[in-house]
Amino acid sequence: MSIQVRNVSHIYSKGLPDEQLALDNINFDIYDGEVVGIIGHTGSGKSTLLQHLNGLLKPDEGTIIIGDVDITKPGVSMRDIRRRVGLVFQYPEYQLFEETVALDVAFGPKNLGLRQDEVDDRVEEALELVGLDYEEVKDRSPFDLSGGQKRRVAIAGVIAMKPQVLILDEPTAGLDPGAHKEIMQMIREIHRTENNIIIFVSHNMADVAELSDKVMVMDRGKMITVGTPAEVFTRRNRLAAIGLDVPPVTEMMYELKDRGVEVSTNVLNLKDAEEELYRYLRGKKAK
Ligand SMILES: Nc1ncnc2c1ncn2[C@@H]1O[C@H](COP(=O)(O)OP(=O)(O)OP(=O)(O)O)[C@@H](O)[C@H]1O
Repeated sequence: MSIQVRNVSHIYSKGLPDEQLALDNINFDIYDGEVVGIIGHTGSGKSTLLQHLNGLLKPDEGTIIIGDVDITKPGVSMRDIRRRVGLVFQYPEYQLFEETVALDVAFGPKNLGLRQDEVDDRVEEALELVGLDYEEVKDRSPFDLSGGQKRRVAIAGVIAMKPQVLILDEPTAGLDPGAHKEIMQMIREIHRTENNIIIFVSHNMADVAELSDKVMVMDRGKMITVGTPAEVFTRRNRLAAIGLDVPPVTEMMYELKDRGVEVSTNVLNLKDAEEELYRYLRGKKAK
C-alpha cells in the first residue's frame, strides 16, 4: 500500500474575486507503514491537503493514487475511499453524538455494512487500542468523559473501520500535557499494532521529530521540503525563513554549536541530546 500524489492543485472560489490557490502543484510519495508529519503555518494548505487524501475535496488538477486506486477519477465510490483512508478532524470530540461510547464507535463500521457481531468485535478492539477499558466505558455517555478520553473515543470510531491510511489533523491540539503525552503514546501503539500509514499534522516540532519517518513542510500552498526529521530540522534557517521552529532539543544543539562546542546538530532524540550535553559539561569541568 502506497500513496502517490502528482501535480495536485486546488483553488477555492475558482473564478471569483476571492479566488485562493490553496494547493499549488503538490507532489510526493508515501510508502507502506510510514509515519508522516506535516508542518506549516496556519493557512499553508495542510487541512486542504488532508481532505484531498480521503476524497472530501477533489483537486482542480493532478492525481492521487492510494494503493491501486486513483481516487481522483470520476465514479470512485466514497465508501471505497473511506474503507482505505480514515480522517480524524481537528477537535474530533465535537462530532460525538450517540448516547453511548459503544454506539458512537460502532457508527463507522456499521456504515461499512459489516455484520453486527463483527461491528461489536471492532468496537471492543478499537477502544482497547486507544487505551480505554471497553467494559468500563462502553455504556457511558461520551459527554461524561474527560477531554482526552472523548478524543480517544472519536479516534476509536475511525480506527474501528480499519483504515490502511490513518490521517490525524492536529491530534494533540488543546490538550493538557498529560493527555498530550497519552495521545502520542496512543498513536505509537496504533502504528505498532496496525502497521498502517499514519499521516498527522502538528505544530509541535518535538512530536513531529519523535514520531515521523518523513516530514513534509508546507508554505503558502506549496510543498517546500520533504525528508527525514534529521534532514528537515537541520535546515534551521530555511524553516526560520517561513516562521517555523526546530524541536527544542535541536535548538539546544544549535545554541551549543553557536558557542563553539562541537556537537551534532541533527540530534533529535532527547536522550542523545542529553548525552551530548553531559559530554560537553564533563569536558568543561575537566579543563
Ligand atoms: N472553504 C474554504 N473556502 C475558501 N478558502 C479556504 C477554505 N478553506 C481554506 N481556505 C483557504 O485556503 C488556504 C489553506 O487553508 P488550510 O485550512 O488548508 O490551511 P492549514 O495549513 O490547514 O491552516 P491551519 O493550520 O490553520 O489549519 C488558506 O488561505 C485558507 O484561507
